[in-house]
Amino acid sequence: MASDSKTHTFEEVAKHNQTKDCWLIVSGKVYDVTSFMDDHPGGDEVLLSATGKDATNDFEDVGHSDTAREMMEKYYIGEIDSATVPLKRSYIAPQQATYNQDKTPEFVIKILQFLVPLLILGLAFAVRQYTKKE
Ligand code: HEM
Repeated sequence: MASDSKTHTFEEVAKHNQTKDCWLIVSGKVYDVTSFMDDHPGGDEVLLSATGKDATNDFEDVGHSDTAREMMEKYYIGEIDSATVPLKRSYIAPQQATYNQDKTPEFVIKILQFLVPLLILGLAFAVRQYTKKE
């Protein structure tokens, strides 16, 4: 395991995403946790799922103990070049749809679909009343 404080690019770190070759980015630091995969109390799957991204939130969300934080030093292999880390995608709300003139016919059709049966019913009723008198 390399122990020199090297600066790694995100692309380079992201390549190490296997059980037998696993690197993590936590708080701007890069860790080679390959030798820790079998011993990690949270399992190797979670460590694998934390590769290829900034795993800081994942790591902090678990609420790791001070012991865990001390253990990390053992796996430290360098810093991450923060400029190479892709920005998190943030949700951008779609623009409120403005009133669309093209939708007017649709609205008219809906009204007609409701009114036409009523008109037929009214007509039938009127005819019936008329024929009754005769
Ligand atoms: C070098 C990095 C890491 C080290 C040295 C480490 C170490 C540890 C240790 C010692 C524990 C036992 C509980 C404690 O003392 O806090 C633990 C638990 C755990 N870790 Fe990590 N961990 C690392 C990274 C991660 C990452 C990136 C995740 C991603 C989510 C993770 C998820 C978990 C989970 C889910 C548990 C189990 C918590 C529980 O069941 O109570 N760990 N880890």
